[in-house]
Amino acid sequence: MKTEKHFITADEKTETPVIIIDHLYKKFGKNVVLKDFSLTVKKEENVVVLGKSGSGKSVLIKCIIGLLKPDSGRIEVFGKNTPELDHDELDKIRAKIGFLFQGNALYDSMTVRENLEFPLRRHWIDFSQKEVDALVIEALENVNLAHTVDMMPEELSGGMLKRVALARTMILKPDVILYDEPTTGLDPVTAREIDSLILKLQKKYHTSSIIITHDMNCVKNTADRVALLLDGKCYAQGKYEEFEQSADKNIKQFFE
Ligand SMILES: Nc1ncnc2c1ncn2[C@@H]1O[C@H](COP(=O)(O)OP(=O)(O)OP(=O)(O)O)[C@@H](O)[C@H]1O
Repeated sequence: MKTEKHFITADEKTETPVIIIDHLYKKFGKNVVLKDFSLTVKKEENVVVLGKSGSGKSVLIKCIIGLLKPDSGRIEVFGKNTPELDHDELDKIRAKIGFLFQGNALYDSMTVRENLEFPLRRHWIDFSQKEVDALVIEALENVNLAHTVDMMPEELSGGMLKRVALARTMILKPDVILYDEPTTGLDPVTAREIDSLILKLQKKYHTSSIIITHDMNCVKNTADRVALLLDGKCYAQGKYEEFEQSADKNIKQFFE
């Protein structure tokens, strides 16, 4: 396992980084949430960010997609420092980043089809109706829910809603997906289905992901690498097995 003291090994440097978070600081008043946080996510890699409630995981994600401006530090996504980008440039980057919200963020008054069409229209990409229809069906087939295309969200179970939300996240075939607690509130069987979908989509579309979760089964199933956010820093990072076997008390508490 690596600590922040020896972050990037020679071996890692040879692989393409998609996201580089470098010495990031973010505070709200006197509350310093991110304090010299650094993390790199490589192509086709799933990195799980573990951290206690209130440790700053959501703040980190919001900084990555430009919803919050860090006080200092760099966040390079596809080679661009996102905190420095103007609105239009940020919008272009965001079109390549999918975000799966914890609460799914589907529109209750829209059908599944309309919910899935939404990102296609929002990012001002000129698709014909035929292309839109094909993308909607492809996205739903990826999550085995093509039959729900004309249903309303209220007709779907919690697990189905999560899968529809994932289909919507994937519809623009993003290079990066940020998952905020993807399995929280789901029963164990449905949660494991979501884990499998995360892996399936990673392989099919070669996506890189940051996954925020407290669900250690989700960590075990999806993480290529785990990073622990503690006291505003990347306290430790390594393979799931290294975390599981660690004697460090700050790490052990996630397995109790
Ligand atoms: N917009 C904001 N203004 C002021 N403080 C904020 C804001 N957003 C987050 N914070 C503070 O930043 C800290 C980290 O919050 P954050 O939501 O990132 O935690 P988290 O690790 O995602 O927690 P959880 O696992 O409970 O979702 C908290 O102390 C929170 O109060």
